[in-house]
This record gives sequence, C-alpha cells and structure tokens, in this order.
Amino acid sequence: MRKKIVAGNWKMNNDLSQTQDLLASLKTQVIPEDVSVMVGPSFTNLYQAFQSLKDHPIEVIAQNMHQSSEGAYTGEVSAPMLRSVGITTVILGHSERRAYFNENDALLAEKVNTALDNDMKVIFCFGEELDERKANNHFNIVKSQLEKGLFHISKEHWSNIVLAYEPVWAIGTGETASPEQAQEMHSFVRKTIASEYTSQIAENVSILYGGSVKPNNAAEIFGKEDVDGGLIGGAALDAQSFMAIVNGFGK
Ligand SMILES: O=C(CO)COP(=O)(O)O
Repeated sequence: MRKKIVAGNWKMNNDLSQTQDLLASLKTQVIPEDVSVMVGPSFTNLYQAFQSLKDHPIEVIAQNMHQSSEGAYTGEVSAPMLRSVGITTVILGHSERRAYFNENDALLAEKVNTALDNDMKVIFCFGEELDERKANNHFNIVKSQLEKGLFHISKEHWSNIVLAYEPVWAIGTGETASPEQAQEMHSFVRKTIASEYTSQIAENVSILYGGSVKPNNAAEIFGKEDVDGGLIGGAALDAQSFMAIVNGFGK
C-alpha cells in the first residue's frame, strides 16, 4: 500500500508569530490515521515549528537545502543543519527554485545525493510549463527531469523518495490540471519508473499532485488511482482549507 501524503508548502509566507498561529490552529485538528500530513515553513521557523509539533503526527519539512553539507556558501542552509533541528524531509526541484534560482537538473541531482547521504527523505518536484504542454511535449519534459535529476539513485534509495508532479501552469494560477490530466501523467511516471527500475518500486512510490489544489477539487484529484496526495501551496496557509483538503482524501 502506498502512503497517502498531503504536504503544505508555505513558500516565503508566515513570519514567526504567523507560523505559531497556523501551527496552533492545525494542532487542534484531528489528523486521519491513514494520511501523512506535512508542513513546510521557512528556514527561520523550522526549529520553532519542529518543537511545537514534536508530539504531534504532522511532520515539519524543509522547502530547500544546499547541495554541499558544509562550507563557504554565504546565506545557504545545509542538510546537517536541517537534521540538527529535527527536519528529515526536504522538498527539492520545486519549479520556483528551477525558474527563479536557476536550479537545473544537474544541480538537483547533486542535492538529491546530499539529502540521501544525510539520511533525509526527498519530495522531488517536476512538471512542464504551459508552452511545453501546448506543444504536446509534457511527457518528454517530465521524463527528462526525472532521468537527469533522479534516476541516478540506487534501488535502495527509493524508499526515501516521494514524487510531486506540479505542472507549472497550474501553480498559483487557480487553474488545476484536470483529474484526468493528473492521472495520465502520474500513470506515465509510474510506468517510466517501472521500466527504469522495477515494477515494485514504481508501485510503492507515492506520487503527489500540486497546483491550485483547493478544498473543492482535492477529493476528485486524489480519487484517481495513481494520485497519492498533494503538495499544497496557497490553500495550506489557512488551517481550515488545508485540513479540508486532508480530510477530503476519500479513498
Ligand atoms: O507550488 C505548489 C506547491 O508546492 C502549489 O501551489 P498552489 O497550491 O498555490 O498552486
């Protein structure tokens, strides 16, 4: 059975007191036993968030990390630093990192290695842009992102990988992929992994969908066979909306 996961990516939102308020609201909610729920605050609030959720089923995750474990990289945060404040899962390859911070496939491959070397789990994001979909090139783009950023890892490491398909045109736009479009891509990704690795690895990896997931569309998207949950941006900033998405997981 694949893990069902709903993760909130808070992006560059919420200062310390807003983080504390949102966590306090989330802590009053009942978390369904069969869903792994995660939240990703900014670096400055990770320590506080981890302490606040220590005895709670919600996991605190990081949004990014540097590819080196230490060194003269002014302004950066390393995997051992994240681990030292209790964080064991990191989002890598988000389209905003790719687009605004020039993170290419080769760099992401390095980051994946560093995370795995530090015993961290990775939520690996990928997805095509609008013109790539319009050109009917979305499967090639996704395959290439996976091959170059992730498919160098060994079979043993797949238990530490979660995938997140986030079509760039659906992020923050209010336009979601249709449940059918999500299913079609997730199924393609699973088949690609099966042919590159094994069908068992492909069956066991959770593939999340991200891009304008809201309480009113989550259940339908998550209801698709190969969609194992979501990576939520805007709607994760509100406790009621986020929990409605978590609870809408009607499988
Ligand atoms: O980028 C996302 C999650 O990582 C999705 O963001 P939105 O849910 O705001 O579209």
